Amino acid sequence: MAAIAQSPASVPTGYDIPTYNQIPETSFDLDWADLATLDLSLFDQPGGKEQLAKQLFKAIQNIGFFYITNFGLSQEDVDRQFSIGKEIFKLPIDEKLKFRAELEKGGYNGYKPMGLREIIPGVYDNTEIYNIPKFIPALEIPQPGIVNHNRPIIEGFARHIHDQIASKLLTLFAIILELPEDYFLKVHRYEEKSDCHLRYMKYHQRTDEENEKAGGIWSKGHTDFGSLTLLFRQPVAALQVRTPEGEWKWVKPYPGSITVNLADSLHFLTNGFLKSSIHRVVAPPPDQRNVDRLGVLYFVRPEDSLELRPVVSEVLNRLGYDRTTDNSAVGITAGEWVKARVAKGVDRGVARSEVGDQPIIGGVVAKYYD
Ligand SMILES: O=C(O)CCC(=O)C(=O)O
Ligand SMILES: [Fe+2]
Repeated sequence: MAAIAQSPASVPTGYDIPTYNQIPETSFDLDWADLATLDLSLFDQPGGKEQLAKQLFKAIQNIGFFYITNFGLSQEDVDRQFSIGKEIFKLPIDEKLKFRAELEKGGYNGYKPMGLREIIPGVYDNTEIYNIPKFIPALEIPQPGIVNHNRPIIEGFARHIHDQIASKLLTLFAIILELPEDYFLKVHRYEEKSDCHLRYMKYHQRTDEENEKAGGIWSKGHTDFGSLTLLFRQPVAALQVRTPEGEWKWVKPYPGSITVNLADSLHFLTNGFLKSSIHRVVAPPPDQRNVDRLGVLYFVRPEDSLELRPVVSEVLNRLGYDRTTDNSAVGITAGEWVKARVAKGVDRGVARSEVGDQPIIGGVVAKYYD
């Protein structure tokens, strides 16, 4: 009987997810960043966590970016998310605007139309964003039909990222700092309110004239706000990371990988030992300029109520990261930090075109670079 009740006629149509085809990688030999790759399948093997923690410790001395592989999602799982993102952005603008994020109030879940951020005076961004918060009652928001219809797939994907990927990485950071293994997990619980979110992004292709006018910049140099950012692999080269020497290096989109970067909260919690690296998005190489660049990202952030006070760790003491700097976030919570950064409108919100130090909250600044 159940089969009859679920006859095809009762299944809403129009929200099928088409197969997603990734374009070829660039044939240009760009100045790629040299980043480590962590094989997450080692995590559950005997001694694997410790081995990964050692590798990660070495990798992050220089730059807060690395790759992970074997993270428990198939290419099909990932491509399905790219396809959902593509379908969301295909909706008519009036439909998308019904779900517009309250950026001006420091909110960002929902839709961000393109053209709100001024990149240089007179040139606005080419990026549409759709952010989905954690699937917990306190954070339910109205969503377009395509999202509601595919909710089990989207929620399953987001929860896998939290439970099977972010949790492992947060455990490795605790091991590195010689803290109890669940130290960071206790302040990144899925069921608690936090600003973690899944993001679909579409950078609209630009003409050569437009690129020239914006100095090739699609998204200015910035740091991310939370703990970790996960960038699912897509083929269009455009992301660059700033080295400690101040050079911009391209981040290569390796098949089967996720690019991970550390963000502000971990930086604050460790007095800058875990580095929230500056990165930006620029015009792709010439053989990838004629496509829109779709992104699927996951932002991991601490629970809203966590004060961003540095942890007490022998490792930080030994390495000289035991002194809280002037620009620390003592007294500021993770939730306040994100809201302040979004509302100041200097990054993903309604941004202005300043570079350099931008005061955010409680005397703490965020740095912006061209
Ligand atoms: O699109 C990318 O590769 C990076 C995006 C990014 O930096 C961000 O959304 O914070
Ligand atoms: Fe970013």
